[in-house]
Amino acid sequence: MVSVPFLTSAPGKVIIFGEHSAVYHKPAIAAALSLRTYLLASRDNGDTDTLFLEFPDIQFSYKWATSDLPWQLFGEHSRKRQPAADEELDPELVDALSSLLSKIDSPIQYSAAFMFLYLLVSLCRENDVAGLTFTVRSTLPVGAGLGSSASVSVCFASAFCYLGGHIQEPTLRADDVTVKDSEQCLFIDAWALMGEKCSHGNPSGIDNAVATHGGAVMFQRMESSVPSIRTSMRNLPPLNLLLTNTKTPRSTAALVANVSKIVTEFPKPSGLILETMEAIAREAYTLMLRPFLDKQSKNRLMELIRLNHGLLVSLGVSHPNLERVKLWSDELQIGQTKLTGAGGGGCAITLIDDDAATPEKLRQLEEKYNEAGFETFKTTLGGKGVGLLTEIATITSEKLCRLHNRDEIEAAVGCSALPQWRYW
Ligand SMILES: Nc1ncnc2c1ncn2[C@@H]1O[C@H](COP(=O)(O)OP(=O)(O)OP(=O)(O)O)[C@@H](O)[C@H]1O
Ligand SMILES: C[C@@](O)(CCO)CC(=O)[O-]
Ligand SMILES: [Mg+2]
Repeated sequence: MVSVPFLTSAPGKVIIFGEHSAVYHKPAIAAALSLRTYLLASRDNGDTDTLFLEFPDIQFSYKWATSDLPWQLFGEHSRKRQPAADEELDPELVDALSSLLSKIDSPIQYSAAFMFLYLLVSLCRENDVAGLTFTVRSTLPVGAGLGSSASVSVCFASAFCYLGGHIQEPTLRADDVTVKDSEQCLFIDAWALMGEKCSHGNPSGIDNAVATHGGAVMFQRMESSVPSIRTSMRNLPPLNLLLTNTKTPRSTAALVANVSKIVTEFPKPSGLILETMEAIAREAYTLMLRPFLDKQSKNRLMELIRLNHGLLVSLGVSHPNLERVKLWSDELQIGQTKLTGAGGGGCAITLIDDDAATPEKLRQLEEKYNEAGFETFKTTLGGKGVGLLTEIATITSEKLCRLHNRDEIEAAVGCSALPQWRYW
């Protein structure tokens, strides 16, 4: 029996090239961020017949009687296996969960609770989780293109794999170097993909892969049940990336569905757009394999950013606020900007041209963004993947819920603040 409390954590990601085309089996490049989600599993309520959820970032608290969950649907065997990449959500389980979710009106809360229940019932037995409280806090903006859904899914999948006895405690510390994926990571990643399927119908798997394994990758989804190709990019050249959140709300599910409509209705032009995106990602990959970029390569990478954004605009996934981010960085000539993640709002990245972007220009740009209500982020790329923190008797759900901002969350439970975190 696993002892509680414990925390799991997984990073968000930034897609540098290839969002949307990744869904259509084209390669994409992404890196883990230092912004992360944390999930606390604790026994903070005396009631052993109830399951409690505390998701304050989305203003959601909920509880279910443990015995109301459809535990009877799965035998021991189905609970132990690793789902294939193309496995659909189990229709019986989806149906059984719908009545437990029927009182939740907000789509944001609904999709988080659906993902939670789907993974919980798939991976745990009633006795593993009766009476537990699950609290989520994130330093990532919710629904802004930085992989918040996947980082939540990986936190759930890892916690439930651990509670259900499918994986052991990890041993790696932050500074340990790994050369090979652990079986445990592959198991978590496969289940986190099922969680992403609860959040949107057709995920490529890139977001959960980065949230599980960390680092930077070239990722390509394969046809049918063949596992995706994930090539890690260990020596990413230092890139001066500015992340800007327009704070315009959007949903990945809706954007992916809109692109799918275009791909179905205009197969020829959209096919050519996706092929061009592939060519861009492949050339960027070759350039980014070098640990340092000379001026010419850096300029080329910036041009590829510009081209990739234009193609995403043509697929209809930009937004006037993302265009404002781009327009203002173009006017000041400080680098090249593209949307990142599903688009439709959320975040953009600007690859800064270090020669052109004087401190004064950067200050002017930040001022414009602030006036528009946009938020800029400083974050590092290529951090650790999914982790576990045990022996945390002083961290309670109530304390975690009371933390006000990113800095407080990082200081209280953060992977960068606490060397005791271990990684799968
Ligand atoms: N801190 C959080 N607490 C609870 N649920 C969250 C949290 N962060 C994200 N979610 C869930 O993930 C959903 C957002 O997922 P969505 O895929 O739309 O955006 P994203 O993952 O941030 O962006 P992208 O998929 O483009 O990278 C929310 O609606 C919510 O259900
Ligand atoms: C838009 C998309 O390509 C990236 C979302 O972060 C969707 C996916 O790959 O699952
Ligand atoms: Mg998402």
